[in-house]
Amino acid sequence: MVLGELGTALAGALKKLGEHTVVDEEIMEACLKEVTRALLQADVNVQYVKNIVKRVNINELAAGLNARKLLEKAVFTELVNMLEGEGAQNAQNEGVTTKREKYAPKKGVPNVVMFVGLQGCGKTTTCTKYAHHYQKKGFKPALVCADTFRAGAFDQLKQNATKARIPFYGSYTETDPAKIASDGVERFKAEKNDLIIVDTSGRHKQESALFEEMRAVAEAVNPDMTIFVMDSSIGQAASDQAAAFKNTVDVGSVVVTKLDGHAKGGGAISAVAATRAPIVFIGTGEHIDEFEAFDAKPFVSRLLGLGDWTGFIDKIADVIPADQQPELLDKLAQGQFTMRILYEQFANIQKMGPMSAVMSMIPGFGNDVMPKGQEKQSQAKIKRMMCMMDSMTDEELDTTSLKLLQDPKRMERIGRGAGRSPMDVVELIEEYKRLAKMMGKMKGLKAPKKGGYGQSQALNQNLAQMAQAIPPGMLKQMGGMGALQGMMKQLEGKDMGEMEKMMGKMMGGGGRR
Ligand SMILES: Nc1nc2c(ncn2[C@@H]2O[C@H](COP(=O)(O)OP(=O)(O)OP(=O)(O)O)[C@@H](O)[C@H]2O)c(=O)[nH]1
Repeated sequence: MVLGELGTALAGALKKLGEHTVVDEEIMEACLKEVTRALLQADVNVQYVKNIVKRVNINELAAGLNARKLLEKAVFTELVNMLEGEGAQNAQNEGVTTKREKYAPKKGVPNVVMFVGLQGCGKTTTCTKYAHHYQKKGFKPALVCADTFRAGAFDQLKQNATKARIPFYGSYTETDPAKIASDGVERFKAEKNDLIIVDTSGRHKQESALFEEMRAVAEAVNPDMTIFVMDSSIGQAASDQAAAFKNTVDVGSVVVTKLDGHAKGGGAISAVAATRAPIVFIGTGEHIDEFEAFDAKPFVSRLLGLGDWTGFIDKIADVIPADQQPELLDKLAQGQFTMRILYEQFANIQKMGPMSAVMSMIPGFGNDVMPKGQEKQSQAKIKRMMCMMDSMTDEELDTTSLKLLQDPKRMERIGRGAGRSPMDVVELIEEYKRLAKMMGKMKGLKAPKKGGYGQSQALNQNLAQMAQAIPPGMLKQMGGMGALQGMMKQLEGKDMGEMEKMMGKMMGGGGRR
């Protein structure tokens, strides 16, 4: 069962519970059984599962508490405890219970980060994903390939690095990994790169040669952080592997990969949590963007289909340059939704990475709303439309006049320029019309100026208007007005501009399905 399926199973069991007007002990027991089965199938340690069952006090139901909320809270709390390492003592009979701070590189100083792990765990892929993640945050990363064990490792790193436009260092002739590592690190320090990532060799299994090599490379480059990369498919066995690596080099962080496709994801994450080495990122696919910072609460929230607004908003803030935000806001407030804006939003959506990952952050949008299969089609459709917009003139891009856009001669020319049929242009214009209509409902939305009146007050004033702008089906899926209000709360302290863009994204999201 992949982790997404675990989430769907848990959310399904909780939803079923919510359908009963009166929940008695029998119904609750049946639901608990379903939850337990789903967790055990995902290889979650049986002790944690028992704790969840213990936490649910069926007597509280008699006090009139909402059964779904009760169980939801118990599952949420126990899963978060499990992932944050609390309760590890119970589950693994280990003595340590203090939390460790998560490592994050600091800007402006050379941070050296070494990656270790078994062969095929996804180390090289993860190095590039890690570099790309921090590149987007303004770091100047560089990659060093100190893997002299696997033929082709340097070529793979070179290929990944080139694609992501990240400088790299390696050698086809030098056989000493420690020498390559120290030469590479020195070079990038001199070139003022502030995040120097060292990829080391892997082996099929934990063996002394691998550990010796890891120690030698660590000695040569003196890393600020050593990250252990682990394939989630090994499930609970992850505990022994993480411990073995931790005992050899000073592993300070863990990245768990391939959480998109393996039955034992839950087990792997819980087992690593029990070793007290913080999970900093998770890999959720082969693509460079399929990589997420790991934080227990939002992770569990998404797993249970409760969404993660904060992650969603951060993701949007990540891709929309701050200087574009006020301008876009002004245009939307004036009702000026043009093809150019649509184009820019499509480009932003593409930068956000896989749509299913983004959608899962929206409360109520499980994996079922944007199935993996459809994602490719949606992305292809966006590309097709952007391609047609590329053959539009400035006048066409900046107009709000449908008359101008629907001029048959223009439509034919646009289609021809992009190698598409006039029908495809019609489809683009229909999509634009649909979105422009929705955006029209955002017209006049109040954006509080900094130092102006209370932000949350303004947000509440806009609530009804926003609810109107969201297609009814989508609002229901989001959890209705209550969920919108909850979102408002989370947004306090955030910029109003982000909020509006988020709404725009959601509408765009609806249009691509
Ligand atoms: N589905 C999925 N595949 C992944 C993920 N991360 C890496 N992979 C794939 O796993 C395979 C092995 O990844 P590599 O990065 O080559 O592994 P490695 O650990 O560097 O291997 P060595 O260099 O031999 O030690 C590749 O096909 C990757 O595309 C992930 O999060 N999800």
